Amino acid sequence: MTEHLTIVTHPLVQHKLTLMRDKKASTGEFRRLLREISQLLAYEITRDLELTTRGIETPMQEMEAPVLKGKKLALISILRAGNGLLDGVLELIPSARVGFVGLYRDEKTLQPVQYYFKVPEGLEDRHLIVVDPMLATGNSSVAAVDLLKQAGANNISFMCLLAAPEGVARMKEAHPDVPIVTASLDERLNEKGYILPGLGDAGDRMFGTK
Ligand SMILES: O=P(O)(O)OC[C@H]1O[C@H](OP(=O)(O)OP(=O)(O)O)[C@H](O)[C@@H]1O
Ligand SMILES: O=c1cc[nH]c(=O)[nH]1
Ligand SMILES: [Mg+2]
Repeated sequence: MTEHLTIVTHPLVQHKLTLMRDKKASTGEFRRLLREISQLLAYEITRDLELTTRGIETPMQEMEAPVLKGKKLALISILRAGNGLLDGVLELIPSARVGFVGLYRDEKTLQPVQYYFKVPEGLEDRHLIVVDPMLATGNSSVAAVDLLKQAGANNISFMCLLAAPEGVARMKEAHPDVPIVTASLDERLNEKGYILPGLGDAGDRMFGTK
């Protein structure tokens, strides 16, 4: 993937995203749609995975058929909302290792507060796909990528549902080597750091906590 930002404009993604943005969507609908979109975003973020071939026999003849090269993948969820993307991607890549970075945004300072960090061993040899539905100021995702790089990672992609221009710029400045895949580049942040038009607080909508 050479582009720093890829917006997945596929009609199914855009339709489902609109249903999610609607404040009338129930917690259950929101969660189901996020899971469905996560698989469509995964299709895009994994398009450069390396292939090799394996000899198999179809009912008709032998062939050398493509299979994933098996370069080690790890999915990293930024808690809590990242888990809404994680499950769907894991269904597509069931053998992936999984790590968690626990961060919440201080409502006043908009700075991330870390409360958890648990990742698979050997990060230096893995391709990491970091998932979090919201890239707002970018403070959380930049902090998560900082922590992962400090732990040895050097091959990281970032998947989100919505990105604000401010967050994309911040990530590009801090981590120009980390490509971003998103369903939408929204307009801007409001004075409280929420994405506009956005969809509100992803974690609260997904888990019904507000
Ligand atoms: O780009 P930023 O300005 O840092 O904002 C984005 C972060 O905010 C949300 O998490 P939140 O702090 O609400 O935690 P939660 O997932 O537990 O709800 C979201 O899931 C991101 O992690
Ligand atoms: O709009 C926003 C910004 C940060 N986190 C969210 O969940 N939503
Ligand atoms: Mg939240």
